[in-house]
Amino acid sequence: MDIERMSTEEVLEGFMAGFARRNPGEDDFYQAVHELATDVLPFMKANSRYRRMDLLERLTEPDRIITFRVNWVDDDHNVRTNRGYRVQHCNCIGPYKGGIRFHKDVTLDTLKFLAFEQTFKNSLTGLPMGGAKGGSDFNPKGKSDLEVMNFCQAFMTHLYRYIGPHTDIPAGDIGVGSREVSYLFGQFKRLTNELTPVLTGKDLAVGGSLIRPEATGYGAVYMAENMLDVKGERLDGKTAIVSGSGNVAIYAAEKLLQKGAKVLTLSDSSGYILDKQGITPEKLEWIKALKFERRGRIEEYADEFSGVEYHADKRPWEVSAELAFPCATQNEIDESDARDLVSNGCRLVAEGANMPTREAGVKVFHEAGVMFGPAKAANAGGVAVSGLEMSQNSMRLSWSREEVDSRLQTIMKDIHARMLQYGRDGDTINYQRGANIAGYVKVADAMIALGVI
Ligand SMILES: NC(=O)C1=CN([C@@H]2O[C@H](COP(=O)(O)OP(=O)(O)OC[C@H]3O[C@@H](n4cnc5c(N)ncnc54)[C@H](O)[C@@H]3O)[C@@H](O)[C@H]2O)C=CC1
Ligand SMILES: O=C(O)CCC(=O)C(=O)O
Repeated sequence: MDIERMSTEEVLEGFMAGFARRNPGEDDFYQAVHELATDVLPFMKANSRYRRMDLLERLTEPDRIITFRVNWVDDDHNVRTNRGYRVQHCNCIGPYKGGIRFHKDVTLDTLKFLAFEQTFKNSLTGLPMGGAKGGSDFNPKGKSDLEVMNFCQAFMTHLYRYIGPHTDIPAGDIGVGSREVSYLFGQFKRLTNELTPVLTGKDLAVGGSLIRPEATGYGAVYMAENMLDVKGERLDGKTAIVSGSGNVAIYAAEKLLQKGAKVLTLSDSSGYILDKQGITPEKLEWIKALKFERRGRIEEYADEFSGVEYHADKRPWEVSAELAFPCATQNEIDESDARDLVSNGCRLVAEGANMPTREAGVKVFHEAGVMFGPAKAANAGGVAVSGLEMSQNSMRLSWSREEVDSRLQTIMKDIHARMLQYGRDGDTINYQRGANIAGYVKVADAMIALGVI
């Protein structure tokens, strides 16, 4: 890649063509790499230090990919077969770290994009964590507690060989909360005879951290607060739409309510609810029981509370609001959703999910002057508190809620400052460029220091 002599567009095109040849059909991984390379290549062109040692090529090739067959027995005594994965992307700034996703649509493409994103997100936190992601096409929907436990035990029976407190520390993601993390942890203990803190997001009873369940959602709201602060604005009194109704969405909604914003929507893969009066803290407690205990559908909220609309097979982006928090899954905002949001008065988007906005949608936000907080920064609060859980486990101490929350707020503020360092251009701020370059620089510096390995 003759980056000095060629135009940035030519370099990007050539680089992505080579990438596509090596990773055929991996559209999500392509999207994540294209988004980062678009911002990082001009920076590399201007800074000779970061043009060396094939850095970008190396960073788009995971260190290691582990795949394995997972067999388990369901409640009707049928033997079931799933595929398990761990993508260990980069451990230059710390041991591999990143969640595990159980969802029927999980493929290697999904996990390669997530592991790639995780490396730069973890770099942004300022904590010593490399990037990884794992998971399975196991569908937890409708499974009994015993089936989930059987599956987690079978999955860990393969994975335990490749992880360790100084090697790779998995956590939760879609379909994997503290119940699943704790079952995985239990099986690790059984296999190794060690209560080594090899996972984060554990149940409090077995070494989890206070605020870890809340951290991703709370962190996204803290990031939005930092972004609004630059404009002299506050969350108080603003209207917000939130997608998803899992761990991230529920705690984003909770923090928004605590900050005086009005939350109008939540969703799941079947549709969204619109509560024009606003979701109250009491209603949110009902949703927590629905989602975390009864594991029901968000549609039931419209049956339970009066004046609520349920829109089947739709996403909430058609609703008018000043703030949007996509907290469900990748590519849930396309170009036309972004246009709807802009024309309905949305002024800030903070991504709680990983890569929820397609590149064309991000372009719409930037052109319309919408403050856009990209996932690798806005949702970094979760992994940051995972890092704090690791610190507490190592010290054999447990910090109070206040202590962990205050460290989380400081980390989100620092990430915001890192984005400004590389993303400010006069009066305009491109947070995505800021996050991509700041995340890249720290990893690239470590790679240069470590030599060609
Ligand atoms: N749990 C964590 O700490 C972190 C999670 N994330 C990301 O946040 C997002 C949500 O994760 P969690 O809340 O942890 O998972 P979860 O399993 O608790 O909730 C996922 C939510 O997304 C919805 N969903 C899943 N697939 C969907 C689809 N195809 N269309 C519409 N909705 C869909 C589900 O119905 C559910 O409401 C994911 O993108 C995840 O990678 C990012 C950082 C950390
Ligand atoms: O807490 C962690 O280690 C990982 C969280 C995660 O999977 C993510 O940030 O996407």
